[in-house]
Amino acid sequence: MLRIAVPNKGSLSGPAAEMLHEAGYRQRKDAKELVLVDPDNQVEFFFLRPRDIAVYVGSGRLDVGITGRDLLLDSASDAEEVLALGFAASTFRFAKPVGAEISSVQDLDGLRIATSYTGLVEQHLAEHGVKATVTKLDGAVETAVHLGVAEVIADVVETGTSLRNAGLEVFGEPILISDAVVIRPKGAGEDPAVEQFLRRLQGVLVARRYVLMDYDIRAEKVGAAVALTPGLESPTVSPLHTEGWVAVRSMVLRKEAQRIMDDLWSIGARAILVTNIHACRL
Ligand SMILES: Nc1ncnc2c1ncn2[C@@H]1O[C@H](COP(=O)(O)OP(=O)(O)OP(=O)(O)O)[C@@H](O)[C@H]1O
Ligand SMILES: O=P(O)(O)OC[C@H]1O[C@H](OP(=O)(O)OP(=O)(O)O)[C@H](O)[C@@H]1O
Ligand SMILES: [Mg+2]
Repeated sequence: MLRIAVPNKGSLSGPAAEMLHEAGYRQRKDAKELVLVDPDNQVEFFFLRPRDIAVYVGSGRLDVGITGRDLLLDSASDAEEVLALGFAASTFRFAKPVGAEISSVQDLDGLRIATSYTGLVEQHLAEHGVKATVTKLDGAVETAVHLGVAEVIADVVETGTSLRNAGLEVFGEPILISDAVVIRPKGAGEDPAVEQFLRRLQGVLVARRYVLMDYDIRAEKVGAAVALTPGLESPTVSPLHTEGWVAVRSMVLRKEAQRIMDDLWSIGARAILVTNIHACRL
């Protein structure tokens, strides 16, 4: 049975559960459940703290896990990213009091930095040859500057609201751009059960990104129309009962669907329909 680590709390847990559900897996009914067996799909889910997931997977005790790229790299465990999942997106950045004269990592020499991600920060400082004091805090690190524990912080930034509310602003380049990822033990060999799990998640990613577009168009315009909707490989073109017209079916990016419909309409396409893809394997 495939053993999968899933975040039990925090920003990753809700979207991870939703994605697994869309991929056809059983999900827990009670947020206090720590282990869940899904016999139909031959998998066992372990609900763990997001920060611990890379440790379990890196040790090889669990086959795969869902965590954040930042948490994976911070842990320095023997696990590696195999698939990005496109949710829980964030950046990991330095921040200073608004207006303070610190503008790059080089300016951090001799300063104190508060963070929950000491691994990421120490590695970044080492890469830039900067010597600073890194203090580990569990959370609410924005307050550390106000209370005089540190001159700057390094933290997850999503909307930037927490920083603004604390009178802080980012500086320098992002230390890391992160999103939710699937991880495996480093160097783990081929495993058909893992491949199937990844294919299911990839199916969800595609179903979220793309829609199916159908439309009718006069045959002489079909070249121009399929140039607008080339699909992933090639669109399906079928004859209509009315002579001189064809029906076209193609996958298009969801975020481009409205623009493509406008463009198709203007070259004469009619009966343009967009449908969600419920599931797929490409
Ligand atoms: N607004 C956000 N705040 C914190 N983490 C976020 C945010 N958006 C995305 N993430 C990602 O979620 C992961 C952190 O999840 P984690 O559960 O450890 O913290 P959390 O969501 O802040 O929960 P809590 O602090 O309440 O335990 C990281 O990969 C981080 O990049
Ligand atoms: O840019 P934003 O949208 O404001 O999101 C980022 C903030 O959210 C998280 O804090 P959280 O609320 O999880 O509290 P914590 O620091 O105690 O973990 C994170 O640590 C940042 O503080
Ligand atoms: Mg948090």
